[in-house]
Amino acid sequence: MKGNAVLIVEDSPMVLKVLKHLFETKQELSPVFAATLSEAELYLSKPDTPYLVAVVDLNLPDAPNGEVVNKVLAVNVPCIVLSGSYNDKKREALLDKGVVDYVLKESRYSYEYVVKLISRLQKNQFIKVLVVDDSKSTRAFIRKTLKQHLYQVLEAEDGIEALAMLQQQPDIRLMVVDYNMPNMNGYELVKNIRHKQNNKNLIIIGLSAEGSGALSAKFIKNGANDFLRKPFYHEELHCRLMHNLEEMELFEAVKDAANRDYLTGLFNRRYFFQVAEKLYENAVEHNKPLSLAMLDIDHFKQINDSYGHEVGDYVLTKLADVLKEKFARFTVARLGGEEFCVLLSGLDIDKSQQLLDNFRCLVAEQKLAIGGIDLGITISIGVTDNTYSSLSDMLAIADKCLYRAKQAGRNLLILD
Ligand SMILES: Nc1nc2c(ncn2[C@@H]2O[C@H](COP(=O)(O)OP(=O)(O)OP(=O)(O)O)[C@@H](O)[C@H]2O)c(=O)[nH]1
Repeated sequence: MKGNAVLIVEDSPMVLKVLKHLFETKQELSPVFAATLSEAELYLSKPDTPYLVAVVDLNLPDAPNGEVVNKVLAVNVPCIVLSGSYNDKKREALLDKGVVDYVLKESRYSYEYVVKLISRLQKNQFIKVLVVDDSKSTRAFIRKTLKQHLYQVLEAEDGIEALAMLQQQPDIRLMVVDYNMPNMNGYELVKNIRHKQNNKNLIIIGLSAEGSGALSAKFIKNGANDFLRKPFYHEELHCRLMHNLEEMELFEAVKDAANRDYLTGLFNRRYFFQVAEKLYENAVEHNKPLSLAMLDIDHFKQINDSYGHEVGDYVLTKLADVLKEKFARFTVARLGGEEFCVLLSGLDIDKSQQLLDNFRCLVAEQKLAIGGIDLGITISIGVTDNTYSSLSDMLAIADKCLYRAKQAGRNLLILD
């Protein structure tokens, strides 16, 4: 992985000002700035900083003809070129040389595009792409093109090998699939992935040397997200990949938001049941330990009444943050109001009880500082590790234990 350092080589104070401002909104990136080629060379010579990308101006005081590009590419750092003037030939030559993109310094939007592209490159490092083509040279060309944009690249010679790789590595997010292959062609492969295996969480780009529009339609009808005809220009492949990835990420963000409680970011009740049912069935089938805990803040109404709803919300989010941290391996949800639930799978009850009771003590000891007030809260917990006849039954019993903890004076854990 290349980390998050970005080298900007630019001598124009105006451009620097805009870029610095834009990078302030991207805390996950760490930019360094050089105004000349010699300054940039100093940065690039430091072996301890693997730059994610360099953004370079073609016209520098000590390098007026784009010399900086070769220096950056020579040390295997992806390069985005900023240019004051547009030239088709120069652009094509630079892209062929291996730069990620050639961006014209036109307006604020150009710089926003550069920062967006850098974020894309950062994310690409975690994206596995499987290239399926029987031609070794085509695979090599696509691999090189994808590597320029920092994707993790895997290769398969035909559909059968591709299916085996998908089985072994279910985290493959993207496939570039040729049509004409022995054993299983691209079209059969797409059909197999979409219809037989019902795998929808994968972007598939179809490829073919054959010119018929009917073939691209066939690819798309059977579930490919997009289609390219060979030979294609590398930039076209990148545009299509980026477009499809952005769409998928947006869809995943919407899906994730629908599964989470808006205030705390924990899973909501509906999604909790979806996940928990699977864990429950697995535990029952394989006789694995499973415990379920219901947690509730004591006298929470008093906090709202004394300090207001905003403080109440703050307490809920703080408690949720500690829950997320302490039970990161487990399934945690806000079931509603001041009621939380933790499903601990694979842990025997002694350990679960210990973990939960430690958490109860931690909450009781911690003071939440809000606007000068040191606010202390306690929680009550009900737990069961008996799977009974359904997950709902487990929840009802844990809830009864919680009620008993409240009756017994609160700040307690009661085990079924
Ligand atoms: N601030 C805030 N309050 C909430 C939210 N959801 C529910 N509540 C409040 O949570 C309180 C729950 O109060 P009760 O059910 O009476 O329980 P309690 O005061 O915690 O008392 P015990 O559970 O018996 O210890 C109510 O005052 C609700 O208005 C929320 O999202 N934000």
